[in-house]
Amino acid sequence: MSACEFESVEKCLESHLPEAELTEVQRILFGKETKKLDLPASAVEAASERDFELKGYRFDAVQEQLRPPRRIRVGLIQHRIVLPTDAPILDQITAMHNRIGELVEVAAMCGVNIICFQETWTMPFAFCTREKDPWTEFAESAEEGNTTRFCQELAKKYNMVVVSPILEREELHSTLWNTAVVISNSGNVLGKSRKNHIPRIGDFNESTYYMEGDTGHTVFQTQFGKIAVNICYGRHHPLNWFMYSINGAEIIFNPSATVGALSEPMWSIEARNAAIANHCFTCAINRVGTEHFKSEFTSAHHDFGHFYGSSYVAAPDGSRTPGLSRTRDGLLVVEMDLNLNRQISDKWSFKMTGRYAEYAEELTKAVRHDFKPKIVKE
Ligand SMILES: NC(=O)NCCC(=O)O
Repeated sequence: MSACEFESVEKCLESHLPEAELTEVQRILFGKETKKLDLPASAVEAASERDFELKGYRFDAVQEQLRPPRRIRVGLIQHRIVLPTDAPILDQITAMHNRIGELVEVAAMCGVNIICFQETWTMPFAFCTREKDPWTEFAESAEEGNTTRFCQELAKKYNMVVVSPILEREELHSTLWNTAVVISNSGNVLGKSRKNHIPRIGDFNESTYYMEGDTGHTVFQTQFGKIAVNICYGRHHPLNWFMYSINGAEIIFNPSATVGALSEPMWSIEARNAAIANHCFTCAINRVGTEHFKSEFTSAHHDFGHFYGSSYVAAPDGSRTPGLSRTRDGLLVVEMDLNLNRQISDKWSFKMTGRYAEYAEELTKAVRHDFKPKIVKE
């Protein structure tokens, strides 16, 4: 990774703006201020020793008369690969498990209830190469694989729901998928959500490796709230977020792998807009660093460019946390009162005022080959 990568917009604003102007700029850019969360000193110390960024924020809701608050904590983890991409596969996976183990332990110290890792977190993002060998060897069973077993142990030990996005191998049908495994805090596999939109852009040659998901827009009822997983490229599709919301998602995670030159101006907008439009919380997670590959890709590169991290959480009222850095491993701990979803829904009523039957009728016509756009001409 380049030593001079820009660290973050937030840091830059803090360093260069006078205090009064900074407050105003932050209000306009990020919405209602998210309060800093007091995290235990032991956690702060452990994060510093283990060389990762630790940040904590809180979204409050109004105290209601009839419902108690529903405060929970989510943890988002972003990280670089630990070993070079040509190290033995098992060593790479084991090193990544160890690294995540260190971060999850700190998340537990911070009282995190639901944790989500980045897209295909056990491996380099090797889909740029178009080589099958050795990358498909990273694929594992969602139910029985070593990574799921590892996450089950974490879930039980820390009483935490774990969302673990991996490259899935389904032996029965000889199929690979890009899948988020959802593990309950009991340690049981609650289910899985497969990436349902595959990118066809730049070096994101993912259709070479796995199929478009077949799990629809599943929502998982956990002890801490109803969650869903919209993997990476799915965040560009407003209807994808919407369908998870229609099925009742209160928090939608978006584990991603994306690079600066391609998507960075869109990053801070898409998940945030989804939180606003769907009266829910959204959690955008991106990996960090530059990953080098031995063989040149068809685009004549040996790396993808810089994965810019910047993981953040957005709330239904349009506010958002600052992001983690663009360059470092990090854990973002966010406390949220899920009552905010209904409070904002009652205030703005986007979901109530949507004309779904009308859209459905028009869409049904629009997807037909004999569709004629409804345009009035003079
Ligand atoms: N992993 C992935 O789907 N990346 C595609 C690029 C993007 O959506 O920014």
